[in-house]
Amino acid sequence: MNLPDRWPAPAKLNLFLHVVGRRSDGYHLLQTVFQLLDFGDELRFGVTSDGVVGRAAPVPGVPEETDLTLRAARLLKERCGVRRGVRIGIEKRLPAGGGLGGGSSDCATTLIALNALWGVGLRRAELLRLGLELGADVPVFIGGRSAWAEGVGEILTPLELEDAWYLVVAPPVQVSTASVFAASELTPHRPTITIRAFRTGQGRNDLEPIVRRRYPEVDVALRWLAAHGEARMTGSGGCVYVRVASAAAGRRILEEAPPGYGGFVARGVNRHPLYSLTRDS
Ligand SMILES: C[C@@](CO)(OP(=O)(O)O)[C@H](O)COP(=O)(O)OP(=O)(O)OC[C@H]1O[C@@H](n2ccc(N)nc2=O)[C@H](O)[C@@H]1O
Ligand SMILES: Nc1ncnc2c1ncn2[C@@H]1O[C@H](COP(=O)(O)OP(=O)(O)O)[C@@H](O)[C@H]1O
Repeated sequence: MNLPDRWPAPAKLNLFLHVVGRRSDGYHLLQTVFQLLDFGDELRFGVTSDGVVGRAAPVPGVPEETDLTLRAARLLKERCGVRRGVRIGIEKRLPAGGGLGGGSSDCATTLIALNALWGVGLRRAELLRLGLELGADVPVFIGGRSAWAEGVGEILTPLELEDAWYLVVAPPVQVSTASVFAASELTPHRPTITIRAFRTGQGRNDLEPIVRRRYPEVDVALRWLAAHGEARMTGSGGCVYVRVASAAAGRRILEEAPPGYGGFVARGVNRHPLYSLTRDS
């Protein structure tokens, strides 16, 4: 099998996100659609014989103790009795805590890559279970398909979504997912919808009004993008996006971004670039 030298960790968008209930442990039950993008972080793995799992270099904005790639590598090593070690290098392009799933995607890519590089040989379903222990957003990246999701994001139904370009804007804020879900205004009782209803245009992001009120920078971005289409927030924010006709059209809009606002233009994809590296049986 030909393995890459640089391992992609793509971003996701939540095309809608409904909060439909609450589990006894406090986690909220969701309905959402995960759209994978052809843009994301990039990882490198240097396998060693010293048994140590560590970083190749510091990652700005991600302290070592919280880095999900290290936690993923240690979990795989421990559970599968791997003796070898690894140095992990991350080229971060996705803003941490932006609702683009960057940390979760880095984590999934680490599991997929080390499963191959260490010769562990776990199947997709086994990697999915390990991924879920590390975060609710990890399974979709291991499943490797854009998907309809329920539960806390782990009950996945692959979807073929329309070909589309997205302009993604990152306001200069970092939103805490925990504080958004803890907001007193959040009423987790929305009736569930069907995939067919989503396909006819139903669905919104229930967390968006909460984040807009608390982070004026997100409100500014949504009002600016609304002039160009149906602007929406992804996940618990703070990134927002709008569908655009082409990459060039998206870049033209991004040139008008207020000072301090970043962003990128990406294409929606139905498959993760590493999809074929994990076997189903
Ligand atoms: C909201 C979503 C939608 O895709 O995306 P992001 O904005 O993070 O990308 C995810 O469900 C985020 O999942 P994940 O990224 O694993 O969340 P965590 O950081 O572990 O969650 C931090 C805290 O938020 C609360 N939380 C999170 C997810 C959930 N379904 N219900 C919750 O109540 C919990 O209090 C949890 O301790
Ligand atoms: N490799 C990583 N890259 C980014 N964030 C990470 C990583 N590992 C752990 N994290 C932690 O995960 C949190 C959420 O990051 P991320 O998944 O990028 O955003 P979101 O969950 O909003 O989509 C960050 O605040 C950070 O502390």
